[in-house]
Amino acid sequence: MTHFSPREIVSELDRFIIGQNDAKRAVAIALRNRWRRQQLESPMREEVMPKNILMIGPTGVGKTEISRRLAKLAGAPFVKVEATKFTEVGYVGRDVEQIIRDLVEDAIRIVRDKKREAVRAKAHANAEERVLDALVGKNASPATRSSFRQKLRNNELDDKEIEVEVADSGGQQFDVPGMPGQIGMINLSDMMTKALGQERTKTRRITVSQSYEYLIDDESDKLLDDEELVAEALRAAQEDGIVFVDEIDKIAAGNQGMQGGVSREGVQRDLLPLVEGTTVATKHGQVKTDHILFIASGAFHVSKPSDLLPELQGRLPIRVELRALTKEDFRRILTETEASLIRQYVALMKTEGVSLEFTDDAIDKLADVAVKLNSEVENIGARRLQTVMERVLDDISFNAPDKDGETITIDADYVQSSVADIAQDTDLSRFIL
Ligand SMILES: Nc1ncnc2c1ncn2[C@@H]1O[C@H](COP(=O)(O)OP(=O)(O)OP(=O)(O)O)[C@@H](O)[C@H]1O
Repeated sequence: MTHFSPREIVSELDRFIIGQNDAKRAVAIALRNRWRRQQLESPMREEVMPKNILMIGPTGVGKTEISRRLAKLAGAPFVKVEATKFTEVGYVGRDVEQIIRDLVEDAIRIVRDKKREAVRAKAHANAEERVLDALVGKNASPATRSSFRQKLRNNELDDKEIEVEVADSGGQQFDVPGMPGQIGMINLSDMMTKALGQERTKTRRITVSQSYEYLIDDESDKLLDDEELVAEALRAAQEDGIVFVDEIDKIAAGNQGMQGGVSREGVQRDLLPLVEGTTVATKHGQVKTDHILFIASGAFHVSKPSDLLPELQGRLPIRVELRALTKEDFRRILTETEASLIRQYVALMKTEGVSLEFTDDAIDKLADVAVKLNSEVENIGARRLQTVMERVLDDISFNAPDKDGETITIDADYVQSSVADIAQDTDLSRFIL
């Protein structure tokens, strides 16, 4: 849990997301409130419920991105679901509980990574022993072993192939029909393994340098206490979890009742207990959903937030509007964000020895084309930048390996010739951009 103040949280989010200050403020307060709650003593602590958020805004303007970055910043378990998924044929009411199960899986991933980090040094040492076993055999003399160890540490054996045995984490999960949830979640291969009383492993033939990745993970897992890991993950899901429910507007009334599957209002009714606070059984244990932060989101072009069930409206008390992005926003998204597409492409080309440069007017043109396509073809928000950039960089990406040592400058003319002409033709753009 982060100790950042709301102002610090907003400024962290500013590194990745342009504008949308109201939404950033709202999530910053929500996160800080969690920290505040955790400073409280019982019983007050149990009384304070999260103030869930409803984000209203067109597609591709940063709703998911803000939530995902917030979760990352807080090291919080995160899942995103589309509310409409539960209206599909074949879904039944209790399927919404899968959201919480997925949240627990994400929590396990986060806690495992953190714990692996803590035992990394020891795991690295154990991994080295296993690489040596694979190289010289378990019975080699101490002198041989030590000379190989030296070579290994000098990276002289990096490309040598060895055979290593690692735990096989693959395994199919089956939800037994009619028994969704805890009892139904059966990992068949786990059962077989347990029945046979043996650890499932597989042998892989890989280079020494690649083997470290597997062996360190494998050795770390042996050093981890599974029970402790699961307990911590359940706590994290329960106390720090963030659930992002997209397309909530599509299950609001105002959109007609049944459509092939479960009625929209039915889905709202199924979601309600999760948001109000219930206990969900997962294969790892029970999770109380009372303190999970829910962020619901939708464009609300057709329906309005007041078309949602009153109980659900009441559970989403914080409303924030995200605005459509302008050309200036697109410019800033391309140039100012930390992992901007421009930075990503420059970094990717650098791996091929190519220096990629964009002139100012090229960026202007890119933003221009994106705005034009959004207004003429379909408004997909900042996602448009991805399709446009991909097209502009297509040739360069393909030929980069032959251009080692060169500098390539992309200017407005280049953008014009690679996309703007297609953009003139709306029908063509629908397919290509
Ligand atoms: N304001 C912004 N600043 C920087 N990048 C943005 C912004 N808005 C969107 N993006 C980028 O556009 C992509 C899509 O954004 P995002 O997933 O947040 O859309 P959304 O608003 O949640 O839409 P939807 O409801 O359709 O999922 C992401 O890659 C994101 O990085």
